[in-house]
Amino acid sequence: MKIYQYPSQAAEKRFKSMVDRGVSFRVKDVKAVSKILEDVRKNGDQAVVDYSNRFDAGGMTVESMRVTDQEMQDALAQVDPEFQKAMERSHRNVADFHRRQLPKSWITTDRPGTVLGQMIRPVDAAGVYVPGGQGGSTPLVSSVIMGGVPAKIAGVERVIMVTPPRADGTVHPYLLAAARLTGIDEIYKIGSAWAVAAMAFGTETIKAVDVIVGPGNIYVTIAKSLVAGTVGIDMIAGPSEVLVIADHTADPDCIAADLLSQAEHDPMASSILVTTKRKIALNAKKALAERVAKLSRREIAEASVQKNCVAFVVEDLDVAADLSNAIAPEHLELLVEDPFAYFPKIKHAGAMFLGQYTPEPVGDYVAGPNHVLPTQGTGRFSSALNVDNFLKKISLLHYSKETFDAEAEDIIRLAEVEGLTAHAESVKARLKK
Ligand SMILES: NC(=O)c1ccc[n+]([C@@H]2O[C@H](COP(=O)([O-])OP(=O)(O)OC[C@H]3O[C@@H](n4cnc5c(N)ncnc54)[C@H](O)[C@@H]3O)[C@@H](O)[C@H]2O)c1
Ligand SMILES: N[C@H](CO)Cc1c[nH]c[nH+]1
Ligand SMILES: [Zn+2]
Repeated sequence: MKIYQYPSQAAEKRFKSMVDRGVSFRVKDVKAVSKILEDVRKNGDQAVVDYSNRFDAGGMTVESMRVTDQEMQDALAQVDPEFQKAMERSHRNVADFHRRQLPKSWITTDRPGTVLGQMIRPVDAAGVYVPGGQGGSTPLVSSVIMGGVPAKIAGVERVIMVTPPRADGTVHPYLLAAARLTGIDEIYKIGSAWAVAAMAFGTETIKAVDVIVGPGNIYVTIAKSLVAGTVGIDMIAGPSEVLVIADHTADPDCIAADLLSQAEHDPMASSILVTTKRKIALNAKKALAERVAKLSRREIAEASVQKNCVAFVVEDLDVAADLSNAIAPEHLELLVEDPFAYFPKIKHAGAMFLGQYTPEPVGDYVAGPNHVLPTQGTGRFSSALNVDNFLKKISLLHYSKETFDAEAEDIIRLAEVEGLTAHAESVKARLKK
């Protein structure tokens, strides 16, 4: 972790490189993914199976793509009761939180002679992508809950899940148990761009969905961005990020632990410390070196720390808020004396974690808010995965004859200025009646 005094020329140069905008993909990857999408669109199930057999476990057939009831029963029999209990707490809290997000339909008759409103309706079908997790060794159980729960709370009737098979062709039993708990209706043992294509375009076996959510690797992310428009997507999610704002009250060892909690996700993950005390940065750096050596995903975390872990020592907490707002981090931890007095200064972040006992993993697993969050500065304009991703607002309009007559001239004038005489005629035709 490199420590910078901010402001300084070196710090500003480094900071600028961190807030440079733009999500970019390599042309070579975009071409490869486009080819996969076209292939699945044209050849359906067979293309999905062929790609799956080429890249993942072999031996998949069209008939074996879908997880059967027997496979589900076998998986449930392997679930540790303590794990089940933890998952149930997570599910309960995530469901409670997302239930509060539900918007209400509304109708108004305030303007005489009109009935106007907005009717909220869920999409018919949604697809949740669950990453393979290093060939199944790190099953992202929490991502099943985070993707599936808001869809079900929104009222989506058909929620499907896709995830790459492990080397033996199966799905990790804990992912299946999480899918059962979440109420997922269909599960397919397929991943990557071909799974996204199957969900977007539909195949004989996998009926198309309307919205696709969930994180994945670069091929999944490119595929989602290419099918956006054909279907709704939640976001283009990049590598994990955490920014910790720490004052004199923060514990450097906890800071180091929190920075590493995101660094272990991805070699490209970024972990940033902004502190008012140089000593805190120095001690956090020392703790980081000790802690990283003990991690199970040490190589990933080390690569991330090497490339994307920095500390800025600032004059006061106002400067810290300015830096954080410019970055709009996915996760923002406020390890300051009075986080409740401080948080109103924050304008942009995916999620804010307030105080010593709310480290980022609390939000990854049990608190309730969604852990699929905007990255790469997109928190400036977008939000966590939520029930709105699965809902549409249908406008409702009704005019009485009197109100129609009273406003007709204005409609005709506006239509004629736009050169749209058929629009004007549609109004004039009724004026005569
Ligand atoms: N932002 C978030 O909320 C969040 C959360 C969890 C994970 N993630 C990210 O999701 C990703 C998960 O990756 P993963 O590997 O665990 O699972 P994944 O399912 O996203 O990727 C594995 C799939 O990609 C396929 N693949 C491999 N090489 C390919 C190629 N050349 N062309 C096409 N497909 C190919 C594999 O065959 C497999 O099907 C990581 O980058 C992680 O950082 C993000
Ligand atoms: N922190 C990740 C999102 O950036 C989500 C996750 C899943 N499991 C653990 N963490
Ligand atoms: Zn995490």
